[in-house]
Amino acid sequence: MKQIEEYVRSIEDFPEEGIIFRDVTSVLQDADGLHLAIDLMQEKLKELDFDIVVGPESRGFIFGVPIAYNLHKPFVPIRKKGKLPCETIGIKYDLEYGSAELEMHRDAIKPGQKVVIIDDLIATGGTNEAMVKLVEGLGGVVVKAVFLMELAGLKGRERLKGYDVESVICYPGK
Ligand SMILES: O=P(O)(O)OC[C@H]1O[C@H](OP(=O)(O)OP(=O)(O)O)[C@H](O)[C@@H]1O
Ligand SMILES: Nc1ncnc2[nH]cnc12
Repeated sequence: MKQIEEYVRSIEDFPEEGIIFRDVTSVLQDADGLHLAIDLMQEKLKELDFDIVVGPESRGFIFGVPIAYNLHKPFVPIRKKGKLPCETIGIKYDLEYGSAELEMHRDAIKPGQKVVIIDDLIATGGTNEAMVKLVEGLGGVVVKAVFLMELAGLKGRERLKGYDVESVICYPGK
């Protein structure tokens, strides 16, 4: 059986020079890789008491939904600006390359609900920090964030001090 790290393909200088792109499609397109990724992420939630899984468009959906389904929890999508049809709250944030704006439906989380954030990767931590602000803006409590991959050299964790953050694969660089 292969290790999860072996399923990730790394592409240099994509989408910009100097970026090493950790490609999740190579994990997804292998049935064993897909199983292993979801099982290992889900393991990080063992015995955790929580109400909702939240994940960002688009790669966060890929892992968030099966984990929510397996654990019989609801899934709340955080989408890029302009995609959600009902009343939203939004936030602008910076990425490893570029900037973006995320939105969430206002009625998606009730005050006091315990939220787990799921995404494929934490780089600068900008996306995750933005998600935490959206969840907390609705009165939710972020009890954990789980990532398949972490680019530790970009110090995303430092933006999430005081939160429980875990990753399955940790790359020491960026
Ligand atoms: O820690 P950060 O520096 O914020 O970067 C991590 C985020 O960047 C990627 O998403 P991206 O915004 O590229 O969108 P995508 O999932 O639609 O490709 C990735 O899936 C994370 O959500
Ligand atoms: N280096 C990287 N590889 C894959 N996805 C990313 N999202 C932000 N930085 C990334």
